[in-house]
Amino acid sequence: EKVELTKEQRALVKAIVDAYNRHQIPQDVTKKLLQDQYSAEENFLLLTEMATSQVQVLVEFTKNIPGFLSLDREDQIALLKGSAVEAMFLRSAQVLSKKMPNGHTEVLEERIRKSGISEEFMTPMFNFYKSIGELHMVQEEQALLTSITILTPDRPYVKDHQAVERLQETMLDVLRKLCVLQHPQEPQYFARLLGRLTELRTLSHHHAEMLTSWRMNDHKFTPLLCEIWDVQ
Ligand SMILES: CC(C)c1onc(-c2c(Cl)cccc2Cl)c1COc1ccc2c(ccn2Cc2cccc(C(=O)O)c2)c1
Repeated sequence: EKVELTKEQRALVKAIVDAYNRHQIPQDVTKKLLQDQYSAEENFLLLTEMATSQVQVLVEFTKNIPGFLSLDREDQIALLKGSAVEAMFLRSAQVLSKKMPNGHTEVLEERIRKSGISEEFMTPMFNFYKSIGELHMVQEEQALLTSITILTPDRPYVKDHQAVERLQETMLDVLRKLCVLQHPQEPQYFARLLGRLTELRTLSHHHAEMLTSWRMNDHKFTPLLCEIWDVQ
């Protein structure tokens, strides 16, 4: 039967894509990627600044997900804390694979490779970046996949599981239809997208160990990152 989005679903996609495009890391932050020198210390500081900026962008985007602000306040915090790393891996993958302007991508990749992350985490991280790049997601799919990641009901400390599940299911229904419309020759495309969410969980576990090893080498994070990642 013919797959098409309802009026409500089209409005939902528009709201999410507008929010996704409106919230980008400011140019002055990304511009720094090209300027400063290349020591592991300098790279860590730059990435810390970008991560902090990315969290601020993420909070603004999340507030614009239809229905999010109607959730229980404490659940909103639990969802943000529980999904921040995954949303940032997704965002960094989307940014790195879409080839940022004037060589940012190579520089950014280089700085991540030389920021004190051990090889055992570097390989899965860049495999993930490659697998996201191969999907050639359109912005609707990127924005919806990020919303679905944020609206994961089984994060720690979420009380009203059902309310989050209802919101996530609404997003999943729209994404499934969009995938059929956008990739008619690839019936498995939607399943492939969801497979990336599983990979994100693994990366999130690796990230906890990355944080520990940075902290053991006496690296400092910003107050916002300490709060969202429960460190220090
Ligand atoms: C604290 C810091 C060292 C850190 O800890 N874990 C990670 C970390 C790492 Cl090392 C990888 C993935 C996720 C995290 Cl949290 C990081 C570095 O975090 C980031 C955060 C965002 C990143 C990057 C790289 C790219 N982006 C996204 C990006 C870049 C430029 C523009 C825009 C935009 O939205 O316009 C977005 C790194």
